[in-house]
Amino acid sequence: MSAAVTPVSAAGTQDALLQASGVSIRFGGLKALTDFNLTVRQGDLLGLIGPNGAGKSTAFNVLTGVYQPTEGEVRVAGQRVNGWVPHQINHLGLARTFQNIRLFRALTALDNVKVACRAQGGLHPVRLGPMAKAGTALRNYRDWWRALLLTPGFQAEERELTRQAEHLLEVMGLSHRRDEEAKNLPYGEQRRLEIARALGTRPKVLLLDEPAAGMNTREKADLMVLIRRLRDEFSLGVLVIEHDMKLVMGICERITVLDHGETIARGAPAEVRSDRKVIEAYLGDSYLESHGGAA
Ligand SMILES: Nc1ncnc2c1ncn2[C@@H]1O[C@H](COP(=O)(O)OP(=O)(O)OP(=O)(O)O)[C@@H](O)[C@H]1O
Repeated sequence: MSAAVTPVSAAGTQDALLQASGVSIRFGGLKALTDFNLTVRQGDLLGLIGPNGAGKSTAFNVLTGVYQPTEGEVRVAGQRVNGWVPHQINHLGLARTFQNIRLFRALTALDNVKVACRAQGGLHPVRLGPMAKAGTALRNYRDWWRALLLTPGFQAEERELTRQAEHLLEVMGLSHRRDEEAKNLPYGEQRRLEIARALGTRPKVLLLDEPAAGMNTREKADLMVLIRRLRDEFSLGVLVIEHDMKLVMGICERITVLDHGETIARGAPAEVRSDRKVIEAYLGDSYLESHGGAA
C-alpha cells in the first residue's frame, strides 16, 4: 500500500497524542525528511522502518524538539510544539530512548530512574514569565535547604520517588540491578534501563529508537512481549524504530516506511512487507524468499 493511498486522516485529531503534519527538515542541501505525517493515539503500537539514512532518527529528533522542522507542524497532546525544546515536550507526555544508549553511566540503575521521576515534577522554565521564574528560583532555593536539612517532607518525597523507581525497575525486570552502576549492566539491560528511565517521566507516548539493537534472540523475544505489556499497563501510544523485521512485523499494528526522507509506504505489516517499493528500497528479494513470497 503506498503512502498516497493511505493519507493521514484529519479525523480524530483531538484524541491524537502525537501528530506530525507535513513535516520537512533540510540540512543544507539535504532533505532529510519530506512531508512526514504521523498520528499516535493511546493504545497504538506503530513502527517506523527504512534503510540506513532514510530519516528515521531525524523524524524522532523533530518530534521530540531536538531539531526544528523547516516546514510543517508537530502537536503533542493537541499543543503545537514547534520551537519548543525537548524537556518542554517531555512535560507534555512524550518520552524517548536513543539509538546510542544515553544513561548516567556512573549512577546506579535506581538513581537513573529516580532522576527521571524527579524531573517530571519540575516546570518549563523557558515558557515561564518573570514572576514564575522568580517563583521557580525560590522553590529551588527552598528545595536545596530541605535536601540539606533532610526535612521530613523531603524524606517522604524521596521515599515516594524511590518507590516509583523501584516499581519501574521491577516492570523492566531490573530489580536485581537496583544498586549497580548503569555502565556495569549488560547491553540488553542498559537498553531496558533506558526504557525504565523514559517511563519515569510518565509519558503518554513512548518513542523507542532501535530498542532491540545488540540484543540476542531471546532478549528480543522478551522485549516484544514487554513492549506490548508497557503499552497496555501504562496506557501508552508507542512508536518504534527497529531494523529487526521479526520484531517490527511481530508487534506493530501499523508501519510507516521511509526512504531518502520520503514516506514510501504505510499500512499493516502484511501490506508493507508485500509492497514492491518497500521490497526494492529496504527488505530485498532475499527477505521475500525467506518469508514465502509477496503479493
Ligand atoms: N544534524 C545533521 N546534520 C546533517 N545531516 C544530518 C543530520 N542528522 C541527520 N542527517 C542526515 O539525514 C539523513 C537521515 O539520517 P537519519 O540518522 O535520520 O537516518 P536513519 O534512518 O535514522 O538511519 P539509521 O538506520 O542508519 O540510523 C542522513 O543522510 C544523515 O546523514
